[in-house]
Amino acid sequence: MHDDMEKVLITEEEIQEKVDELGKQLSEEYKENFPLVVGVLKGSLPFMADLIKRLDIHIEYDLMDVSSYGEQMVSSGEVKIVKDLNTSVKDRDVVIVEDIIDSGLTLSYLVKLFHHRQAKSVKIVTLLDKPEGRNVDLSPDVAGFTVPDEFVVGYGLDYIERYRNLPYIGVLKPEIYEG
Ligand SMILES: O=P(O)(O)OC[C@H]1O[C@H](OP(=O)(O)OP(=O)(O)O)[C@H](O)[C@@H]1O
Ligand code: HPA
Ligand SMILES: [Mg+2]
Repeated sequence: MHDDMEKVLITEEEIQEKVDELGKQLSEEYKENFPLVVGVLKGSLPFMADLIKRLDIHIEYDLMDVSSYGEQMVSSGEVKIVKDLNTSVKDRDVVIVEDIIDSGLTLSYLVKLFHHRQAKSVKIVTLLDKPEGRNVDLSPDVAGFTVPDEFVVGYGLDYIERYRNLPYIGVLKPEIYEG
């Protein structure tokens, strides 16, 4: 475990087992649809990379970069598109892949945007769900784990851009935030 970490909430093995299970579930659900799988940068990158390798069906994938936290630990409330998709979502079955749903603002923005762009269907797959963080009414269609109302890092999730590369999810020691 990294020195800055207070505790590990979800181990690498638990994540990989869950990704396997979600991959099987989505492969079954979307085998006839040629879905467009949309990874939301930067946080979803490790989950997205692992998940798409577990889909044994035809898919197309694309990436979108949106940001609402900047360097803060609470959402700014404003979702910014840093990089848009290169692919049209019109008439497509879209699967949005996220690392976490916290306030729900990022996902509610993206779901509305893709409906506005006339996607045929939009589903949300998130590795982590933090229901106590919610500011808007939104639930994922598929969630890997529920996490408590704590700031978590690792496996794509950052604190001031650090810790995204860790293969597990954990909580930092309080002095890391204070210092
Ligand atoms: O439900 P919400 O409160 O909107 O929070 C979830 C979003 O916030 C984080 O992204 P962030 O904006 O920090 O960008 P990043 O992925 O580049 O770290 C995370 O990766 C989700 O996309
Ligand atoms: O708990 C979190 N950790 C890291 N990034 C986040 N973005 C929303 N919630 C979180
Ligand atoms: Mg972030």
